[in-house]
Amino acid sequence: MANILVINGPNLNMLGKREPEHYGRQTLGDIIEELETLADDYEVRLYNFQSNAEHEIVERIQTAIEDIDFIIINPAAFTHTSVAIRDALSTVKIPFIEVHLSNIHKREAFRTHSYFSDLAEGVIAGLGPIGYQLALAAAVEKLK
Ligand SMILES: O=C(O)[C@@H]1C=C(O)[C@@H](O)[C@H](O)C1
Repeated sequence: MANILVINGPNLNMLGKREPEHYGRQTLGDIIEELETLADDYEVRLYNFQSNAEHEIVERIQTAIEDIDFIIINPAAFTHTSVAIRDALSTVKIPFIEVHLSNIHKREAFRTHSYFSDLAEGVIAGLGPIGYQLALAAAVEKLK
């Protein structure tokens, strides 16, 4: 059974309370609950991790080398800043899909650059929580 790790970055623990015009009103728990139902249907094992700390995300990616087949990551603000997380992904060489709830290309200029997109299998942005579900479907397809 494939192991898929979902990583969410800083401030995503505040979903539901945070700028609903950009991030909607679902909590991260709501989003993950929907993903877990889908994972059951796909017969894959889902692991979830959220942190506001860059080093914790780096370390979670490092340990993923032991048992994770695919990563779905919303690096949140670290999308635009983190060479460290980029380097961790390059080190473990686990395929990943980059997800953003909002369309980062329709927002402030600083959000239009990602340190991850050129390494990703694919990027989904602007579709809200469905973006995670689409990423899971794509991951399952790629792991066949
Ligand atoms: O759309 C999202 O999910 C991303 C989430 C964040 O927290 C922002 O810092 C990013 O710029 C966009």
